[in-house]
Amino acid sequence: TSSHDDLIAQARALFEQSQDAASLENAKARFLGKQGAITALMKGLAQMEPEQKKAAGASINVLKREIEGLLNDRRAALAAEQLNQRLAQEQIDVTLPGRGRGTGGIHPVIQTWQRVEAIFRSIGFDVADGPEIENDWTNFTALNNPENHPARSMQDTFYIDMNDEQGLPYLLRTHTSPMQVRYARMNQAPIKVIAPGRTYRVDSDATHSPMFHQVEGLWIAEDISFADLKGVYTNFLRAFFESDDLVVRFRPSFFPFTEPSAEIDMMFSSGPNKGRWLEISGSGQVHPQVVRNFGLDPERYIGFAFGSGLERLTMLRYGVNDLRQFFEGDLRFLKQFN
Ligand SMILES: Cc1ccc(OCc2nc(C(=O)N[C@H]3CCS(=O)(=O)C3)cs2)cc1
Repeated sequence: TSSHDDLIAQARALFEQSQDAASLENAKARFLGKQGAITALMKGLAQMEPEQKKAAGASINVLKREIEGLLNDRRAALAAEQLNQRLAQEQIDVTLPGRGRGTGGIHPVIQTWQRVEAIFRSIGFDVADGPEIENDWTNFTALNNPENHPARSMQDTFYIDMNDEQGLPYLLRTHTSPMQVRYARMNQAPIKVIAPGRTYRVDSDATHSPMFHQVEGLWIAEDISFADLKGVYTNFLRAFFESDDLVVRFRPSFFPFTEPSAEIDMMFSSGPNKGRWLEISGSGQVHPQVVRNFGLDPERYIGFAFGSGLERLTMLRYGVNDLRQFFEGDLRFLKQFN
């Protein structure tokens, strides 16, 4: 009937306007609630004749089901709309680049250590290791340092408050030589070894750190000459600095563990240090007393040794001018090397 059609149209309009479940419930009550339109029509049945009542009741039920159908359609539509909104909000764009954690890197001084090892291994040198806490004999006496040598003083050496079996205090090794002493005493000649590692000295300023790294080399056999030292070391520097036009000079010097001794300077013919002699290492023929301390006969065995600072090599290679930057852990500095 037309009034039924009006009610359907009103219900459709009101359900369409309901933007959420709460307002749809209010609209539902207007038609299907206790005070709603359908209930009112049902009450009207009481005044009717039995035949009229039967027909009217049936069409009211059809009307009720149609309105319930409209209500369920709107509920489904609102639910779908809500789901679509949630999907849009929670959508993950899998094509976005991942939020990486970043990668770690190797410290520049350790990179130098690795490069130096690779270069010397490639010409047949072994690599020694050994304790950082050493005894007085291995760190000083075995290397021909006289008992009263200034390097032994507390001004230069970190001593540990513990003594060895001779009652001598332990110390933090002041160079990597003790590793070579241990290696030479445990292996047969020829001795062809480098000893890279941490070393400790009581010193701290823009060019000195209490802990720093050294690499020392030692080649002892029956006929190793000073010329061999020049050849090996010059080629090492050319490989390390990846430059064939650097020149090297050996300047007479003195160390208790080598005789004759020489400082090694090098000069680049290009770059920021162009034309300047840079002191890079110390070296010399191993002192006969030191060879004897290995348990070898110095009349039969002879060879050379050298020592370099790994921070120094790194600073020259990368143009770093303050040693302390290697120890501060500032990622802005460190990530330049990876
Ligand atoms: C058994 C043994 C015998 C001899 C040895 O001679 C190693 C040597 N080192 C130097 C030297 O001048 N080293 C310094 C250079 C810069 S640094 O890093 O401060 C240490 C000269 S000869 C080593 C081991």
